[in-house]
Amino acid sequence: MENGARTAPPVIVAIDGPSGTGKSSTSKAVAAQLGLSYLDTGAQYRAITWWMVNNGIDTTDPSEVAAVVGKPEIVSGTDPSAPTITVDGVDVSAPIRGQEVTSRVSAVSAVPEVRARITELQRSIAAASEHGIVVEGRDIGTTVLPDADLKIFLTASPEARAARRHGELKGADLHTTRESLIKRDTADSTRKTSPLAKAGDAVEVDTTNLTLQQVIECVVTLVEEKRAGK
Ligand SMILES: Nc1ncnc2c1ncn2[C@@H]1O[C@H](COP(=O)(O)OP(=O)(O)OP(=O)(O)O)[C@@H](O)[C@H]1O
Ligand SMILES: Nc1ccn([C@H]2C[C@H](O)[C@@H](COP(=O)(O)O)O2)c(=O)n1
Repeated sequence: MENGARTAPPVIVAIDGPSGTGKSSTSKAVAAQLGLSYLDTGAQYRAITWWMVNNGIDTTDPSEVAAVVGKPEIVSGTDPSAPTITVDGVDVSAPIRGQEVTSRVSAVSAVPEVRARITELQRSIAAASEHGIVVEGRDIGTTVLPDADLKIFLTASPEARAARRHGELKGADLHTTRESLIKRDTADSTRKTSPLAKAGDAVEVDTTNLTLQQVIECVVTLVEEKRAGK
């Protein structure tokens, strides 16, 4: 598979969808299987939010956030088997998953100056990928990479998504998990600048009743069909 990927032309795959639909798990596995790079754009928004929190920025004040947007240096490693994220050289892969960042990331990522900076970073990473890349997020197919070769929009019922997250967050209450997931999706899909949305030319995959392996196989097939010109 690796060798096949090396001779194939680079392919850009955009995978969007709400929280807990399986974007990260699917994107990493598809990229690894096809010898492509992988970019978790949510991690970048989480990283800039982590920096704001650590530096005492009022994340509810868009002008305060906008004023410092250029300060942190965010670096994403794109190996799907070991993706990394650093801020000013510090590995933040663990703290960006914490409750504090999760509860503030929608507000920070809604600030237009934040989106402009992170979008530019994402485009430069995609352009530098030698063999192609799977980029996952909320606005990849609509805004970041509108010319992507393949666009996928993953969905799943709120119940399925809450159950998946609940399985990860030991001790969390299922109802609270479901409510916070819906709250974040609502904020992400109603913001003014590049909201979470399905691109008109995206293929929608409802993962509610699919195993992760089935979703991965479905997306790999779609990429291979695209490469074969079908
Ligand atoms: N089809 C599936 N069936 C069952 N569990 C799944 C499926 N897809 C993903 N999962 C599990 O659901 C959880 C969330 O998946 P993942 O982190 O990939 O979602 P996501 O869309 O990237 O979420 P977020 O946007 O919040 O980062 C993980 O524990 C993952 O293993
Ligand atoms: N392209 C993107 C990716 C992510 N975000 C914002 C919205 C999410 O709530 C947050 C965290 O993403 P996750 O780690 O849960 O995938 O980041 C965005 O606005 N655009």
